[in-house]
Amino acid sequence: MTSRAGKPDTPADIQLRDLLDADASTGFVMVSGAGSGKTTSIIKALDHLRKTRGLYLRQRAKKIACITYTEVAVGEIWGDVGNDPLFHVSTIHSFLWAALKPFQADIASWVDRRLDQKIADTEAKVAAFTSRTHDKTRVQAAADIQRYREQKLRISSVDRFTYGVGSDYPKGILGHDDVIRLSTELIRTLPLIAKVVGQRFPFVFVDESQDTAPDVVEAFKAISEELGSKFCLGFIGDPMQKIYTAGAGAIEPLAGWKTIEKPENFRCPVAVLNVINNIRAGGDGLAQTGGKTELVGEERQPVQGTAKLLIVPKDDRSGRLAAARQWLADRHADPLWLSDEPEADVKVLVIAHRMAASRLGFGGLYEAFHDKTSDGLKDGFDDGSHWSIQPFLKFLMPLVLARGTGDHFEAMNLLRRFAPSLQREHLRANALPSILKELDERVNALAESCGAISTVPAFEALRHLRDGGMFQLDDRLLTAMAEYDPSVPHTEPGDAAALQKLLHTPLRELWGHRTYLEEQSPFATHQGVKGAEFSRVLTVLDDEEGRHNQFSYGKLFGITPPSDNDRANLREGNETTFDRTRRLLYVCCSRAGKDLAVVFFADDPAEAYAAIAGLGLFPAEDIHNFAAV
Ligand SMILES: Nc1ncnc2c1ncn2[C@@H]1O[C@H](COP(=O)(O)OP(=O)(O)OP(=O)(O)O)[C@@H](O)[C@H]1O
Repeated sequence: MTSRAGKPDTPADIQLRDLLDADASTGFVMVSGAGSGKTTSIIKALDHLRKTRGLYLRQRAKKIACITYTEVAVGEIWGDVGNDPLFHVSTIHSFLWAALKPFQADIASWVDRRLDQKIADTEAKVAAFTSRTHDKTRVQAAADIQRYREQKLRISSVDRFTYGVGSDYPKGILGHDDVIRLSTELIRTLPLIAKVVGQRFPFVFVDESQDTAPDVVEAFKAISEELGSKFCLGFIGDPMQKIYTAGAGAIEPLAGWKTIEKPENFRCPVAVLNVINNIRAGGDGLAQTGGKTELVGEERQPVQGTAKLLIVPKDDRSGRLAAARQWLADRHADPLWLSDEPEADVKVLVIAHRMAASRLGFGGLYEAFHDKTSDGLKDGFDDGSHWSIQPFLKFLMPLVLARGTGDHFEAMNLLRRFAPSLQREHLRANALPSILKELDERVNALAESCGAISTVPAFEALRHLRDGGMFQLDDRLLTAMAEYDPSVPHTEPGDAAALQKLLHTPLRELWGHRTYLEEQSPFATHQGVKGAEFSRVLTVLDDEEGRHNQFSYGKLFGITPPSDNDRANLREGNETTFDRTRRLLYVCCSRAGKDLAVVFFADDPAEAYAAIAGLGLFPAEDIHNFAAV
């Protein structure tokens, strides 16, 4: 175990250890704010269990599961626990698949039911067609039903289902969404499965629990209810940092569970801690204590830091942003505010990717995915997880890069991992050398035509992947490709149009998007910085840029009046725009380990200044109206 396990104990760590030592414990919910060291607490708990129960669990081939949100976090925790196989550290998808994959017969019958459901859903859609329904839509629906029926016949010959990027039932591949859907359903409806999973993983910790899907939370609770004190389940999270609409938020403890509070903040200096406590005061009111300290001589002293709120007019956004950075550099005598180099540790947090998108050359693609599309599509695009862009991000671009640098090993790895033509079932019937030769030619063609400045439409690249058996495309993408017509530009809004627009998009835009996602620019989005920490944080608040009616800083600051919908939500106790915006602001501001600047783009800076100053979020002397400077 690394130094994290050796960090000083907080009262929460001691409480958690006592709970883990008590054989009658069934579960806990740990609620703790930003920078409170949640990961440290988890590592300490894992370390404790290894010492107290490691031998017992190992002898019985049982594991302690630690589930977290991103692959990066998984890697960090793995490093901290020294890759000890006593632990199963993974994202939720990988965990659920690892737990469920032994139940192949149940999975096969779930897939069969799922296809029945798809047929029924499409038939219901057909029944609702009117005389205005396009012929193309009718033909597509009929083809879908036919395809599902054929798939139903073919799945009986699947030997084994596996977990892949996009579902392809006849080939036995289940995608992310299906893995979650099937595992939560099977755990909840089949007590035997719940029992076996819980017996194999008698301790399960779920980090970032606020963004875990409610179905997943319910599935884990079902295991807890089935096994009682033979299973210990812990949710560790912060409801104030819930970012995804589909997240569970605060987790309701089951009877007998303990709630553990962790009020310290180790990350933020005094000035920033005051601001985030003020923001949170309007939410659940949790106030954090402590703050970042540093050794001065022999003594640990609080770090003061800075927190500024700059109100700027909405005219020239890029120019204003540059001016704000210049002002901060001068004001704090800190030229690093102007640097885009990673070492400067400056992060510019933009509400939506729009500003970054136009700067990095993927404005068109960004618009396509944000033009009256569903939250799932927007969020999936914004964090790169959407099935429609995964073939590029996970496969095509890494492959082109690997070929470009002559890294044959990596190129082969990618092909082995993703190319259906190299999968075992396919190989039996075909000669490997000829497949490899064809793949090699196809990779060369990709490398030549699909590089970072390529104007080739995404459709052509996908067709190349599909026809060459290089990557298993999601069914929904294949359907969209069947409808693609290069001579018909799409301007209408919505999800279906977004897919068509994607197919028309030149690859260079997808490369721009990748630069952004890979954090190769100083920009990041508010949503994308969960869990991260930077010395200098510049948070841009721009309602217009966001165009996301889920968030409104104008409303949060009392400048824009609430809509009828907001009022209704408030009355009915539903989640409101205010709640969501407050949480986002909290997440962003709490990333700062040294200096924080919030830049608010205002229609009327004087009016905004008066409204914001009255809220008391920032000390009056730290609020600056740039229009008046
Ligand atoms: N017990 C501790 N004593 C001293 N420092 C600590 C302790 N626990 C964590 N820290 C430090 O506090 C900082 C924040 O920790 P960490 O990122 O784990 O917090 P977190 O709760 O996951 O934050 P967030 O919810 O904001 O993502 C890190 O720099 C970490 O090294």
